[in-house]
Amino acid sequence: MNNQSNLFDIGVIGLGVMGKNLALNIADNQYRVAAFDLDEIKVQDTVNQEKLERQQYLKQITEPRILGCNNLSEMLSKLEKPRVLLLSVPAGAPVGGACQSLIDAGIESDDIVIDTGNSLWTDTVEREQRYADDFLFFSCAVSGGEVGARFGPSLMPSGSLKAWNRIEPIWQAIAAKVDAKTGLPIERFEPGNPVKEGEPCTTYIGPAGSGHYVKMVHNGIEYADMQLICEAYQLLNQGLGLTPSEVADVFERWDQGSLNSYLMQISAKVLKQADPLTGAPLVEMILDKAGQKGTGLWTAVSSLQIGCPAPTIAEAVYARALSTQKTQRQQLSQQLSGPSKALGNIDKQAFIEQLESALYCAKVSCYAQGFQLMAMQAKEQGWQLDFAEIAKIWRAGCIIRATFLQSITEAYQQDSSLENLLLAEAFSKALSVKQQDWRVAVSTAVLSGIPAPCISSALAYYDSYRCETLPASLLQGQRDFFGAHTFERIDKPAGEKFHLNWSGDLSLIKV
Ligand SMILES: NC(=O)C1=CN([C@@H]2O[C@H](COP(=O)(O)OP(=O)(O)OC[C@H]3O[C@@H](n4cnc5c(N)ncnc54)[C@H](OP(=O)(O)O)[C@@H]3O)[C@@H](O)[C@H]2O)C=CC1
Ligand SMILES: O=C(CO)[C@H](O)[C@H](O)COP(=O)(O)O
Repeated sequence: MNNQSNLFDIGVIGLGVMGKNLALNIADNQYRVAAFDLDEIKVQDTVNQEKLERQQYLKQITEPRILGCNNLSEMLSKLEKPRVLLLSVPAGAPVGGACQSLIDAGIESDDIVIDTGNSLWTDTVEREQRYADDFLFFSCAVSGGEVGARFGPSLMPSGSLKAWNRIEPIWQAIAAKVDAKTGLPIERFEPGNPVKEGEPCTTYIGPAGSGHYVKMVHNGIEYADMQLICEAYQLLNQGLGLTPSEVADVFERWDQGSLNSYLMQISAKVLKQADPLTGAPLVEMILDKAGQKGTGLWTAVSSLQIGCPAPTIAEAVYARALSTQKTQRQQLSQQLSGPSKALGNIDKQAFIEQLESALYCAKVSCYAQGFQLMAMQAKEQGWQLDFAEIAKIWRAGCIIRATFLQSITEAYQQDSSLENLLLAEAFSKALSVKQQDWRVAVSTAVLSGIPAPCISSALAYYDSYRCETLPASLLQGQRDFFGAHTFERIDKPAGEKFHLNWSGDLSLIKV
């Protein structure tokens, strides 16, 4: 890398929101980039942007750092061998399409192709095998959106260690950075002047598919975290009658404390924004139908398949789905009865503080769900995931970045085999102090008719884990009654199965 020849260090394929910005980030870190997109306007746009930034910020550099290519054969001819190619195309069929085009263009078996999109992790496992004779298929999930890609994303690489050893220096250079002492992001959004100091937010995650799985769960947590903030907004707005701008003020205050996060900050910015067309708060003009591209759904599906409770993540996916049924909601809002939604004569300041505690507790609960899910899948797949390292690389660059992740890092550094974050003393103590406020927030939402599916499902998760005895004993009785499905007894060794002769003499049979 950083070669002395006229050849380029890395090829970037797909120059949309992420690819263009990753290419500019790589160029800022002194690697020379060959760039290609099916859309030649995007190639030209990337080349022009590099030129503009170079002329504005890096006057001493005269040679273009990004070369626009007309096709993949041209790109391959311009790259140092063995070649490194970064794919930033939409997940699904386009990844396979780009890989096949690279084979057709003459890619060689020791070249490396890195899928940086939000691919389904099982597709990644399958692709590594499928292309084994054609090239080294590697994957690196990326989080951080447009700005992260440009100035430092969180990177979750997985697959062949040979490929990782080759690309690691580039990845460390382009990743977001964290101050090792404080755990806080070191941010600078200046073209030509990337952050070089601090700990890079990238670590080798494990075998093929593991990085995409970890990114998928990151997105599941992202869905839940976003929905929690939205529920707090509805409670403050419809419940307490605060304007969007007043809610933004509350969020800005919360951002100074344990709820500090990028999502809290951008939510305050969205709520403060006026609509350029009408002057009304923009949030009141945006249609309340949420989109989704699939990663939250995959997380919920995976949790169901593996039997790991992640109800708050699943509720966040359902909340988006329900939001899209606007016509039904309009009809039922006239038809179904319930309270008025206004919280009436309550101590507003006290409620805001209770809600802050509730949000903190619900957030711990949904991170506990996400980390437990990764742990269960890792066990199933034989991956050795390092959860302290995973929490570390989420402290900056990614969408769920928050100071809170420093506490998660410390919890896993103290006990790397922690089965559930709720067991970590720092969190269990904080939850014990705040849980009563959480209950007030949930019951207030329920009694006022304001839906808070994630805040309340997170509490049910917490309370379920607090229950030494659950009514699953009755459930086992029901199953045995109608289907002779058998049950274990509390006074007999695990694994011994019994059936009661419900339709006959009610005798107990050891099966
Ligand atoms: N946007 C975001 O915030 C984030 C996105 N991601 C993931 O990163 C990936 C890229 O996302 P994003 O940049 O937003 O997507 P975009 O749609 O903005 O860009 C993808 C680009 O790839 C091009 N493309 C598609 N197929 C090929 C091909 N065979 N050869 C060359 N170019 C091709 C598309 O061209 P055309 O439009 O002409 O088809 C398009 O310009 C996705 O998997 C996404 O889920 C990950 C993290 C954050
Ligand atoms: O991966 C991301 C951030 O981490 C993307 O922003 C993701 O595409 C957002 O997902 P959705 O469109 O489903 O909200």
